[in-house]
Amino acid sequence: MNGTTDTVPADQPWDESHLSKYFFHTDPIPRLSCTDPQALQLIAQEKPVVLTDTKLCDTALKWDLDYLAANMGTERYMVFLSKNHKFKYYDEAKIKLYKTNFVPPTRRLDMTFSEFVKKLRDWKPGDERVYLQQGLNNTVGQGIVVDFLQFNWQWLNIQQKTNNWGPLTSNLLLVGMEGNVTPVHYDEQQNFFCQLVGYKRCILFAPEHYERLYPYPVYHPHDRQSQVDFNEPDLESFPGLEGLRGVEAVVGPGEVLYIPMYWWHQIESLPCLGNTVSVNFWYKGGPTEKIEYPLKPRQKLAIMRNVEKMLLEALKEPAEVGSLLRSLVLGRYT
Ligand SMILES: CC1(C)c2ccccc2-c2ccc(C[C@@H](CC(=O)O)C(=O)C(=O)O)cc21
Ligand SMILES: [Zn+2]
Repeated sequence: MNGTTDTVPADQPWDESHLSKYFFHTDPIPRLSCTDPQALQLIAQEKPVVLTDTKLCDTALKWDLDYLAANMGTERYMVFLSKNHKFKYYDEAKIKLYKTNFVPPTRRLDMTFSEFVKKLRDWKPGDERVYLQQGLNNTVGQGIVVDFLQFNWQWLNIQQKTNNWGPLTSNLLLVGMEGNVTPVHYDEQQNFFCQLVGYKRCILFAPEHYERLYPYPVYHPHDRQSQVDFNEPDLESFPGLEGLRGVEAVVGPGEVLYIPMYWWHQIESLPCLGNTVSVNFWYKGGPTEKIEYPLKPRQKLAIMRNVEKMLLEALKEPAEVGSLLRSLVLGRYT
């Protein structure tokens, strides 16, 4: 935005009124052509960038609800339901491990795409919100497969090779309601996030903000999620929030956001602009290149995760991990 004279470009159907006001400052994520050497440099440096012209998923720009309902086949797909606008991820496998009475914030229901569309279209205030999240695999219909095979795989493979990434692990198809929010978390994979239908606000924070975002313990079902509620920041419990500073962009149809591995991100389907459809491309990180000092923040994050896992393995009891770590540092590592 260049000062007050900034006019909203004609093809931009959203404005500031669609963006919740948060307590932290953000700067814009650069929006560049995928032919711009600076864009490729940002990806190589593991920094976020919005690529405006990759044509990566142009065959999927037509994936609106009717097209998907007609082509997704008759399988049942994973749908999450939430009593509020937040869809906080949790790992079911860790629930039994974590002895406290963990209350899942969302519930999962498998349903056909047509049932999902009906739920979306019949939705009224007070109903649970829905978010379909389904890996693009051999359960989807022929039409979807044909579109998928025509993605710009040549461009993707070049990125994967030049940046020494590991294999593509999955493509998630995401169909969400306007206003849905995926709260701030990080993933351990490189991510090309493609927006197909509707608009999503993507707020990102670098891995070095680890101390400001207070992730849950590794063994908690909400591993990799922040304990902080951006709608009600608790500065007493989380004083590090003071200096939190992020970057953000709103991505629209045809745009691809590179979300580097370990970067925190919160993703919001803009309110009042209709349902959203996205596809992400998750890649394993590359083999750890020669260790150079000082270590990168993401390497320290990986070390901290390993220490937590090792301690849990040794102590068996999650409740003892915190007290052992306190004994280790209090008064000794100041
Ligand atoms: C919230 C939801 C549906 C979910 C529920 C339960 C388990 C997993 C997930 C999951 C995983 C990825 C996304 C896509 C995206 C966020 C977004 O676009 O909303 C994102 O974070 C990424 O691409 O890394 C969304 C979800
Ligand atoms: Zn994510």
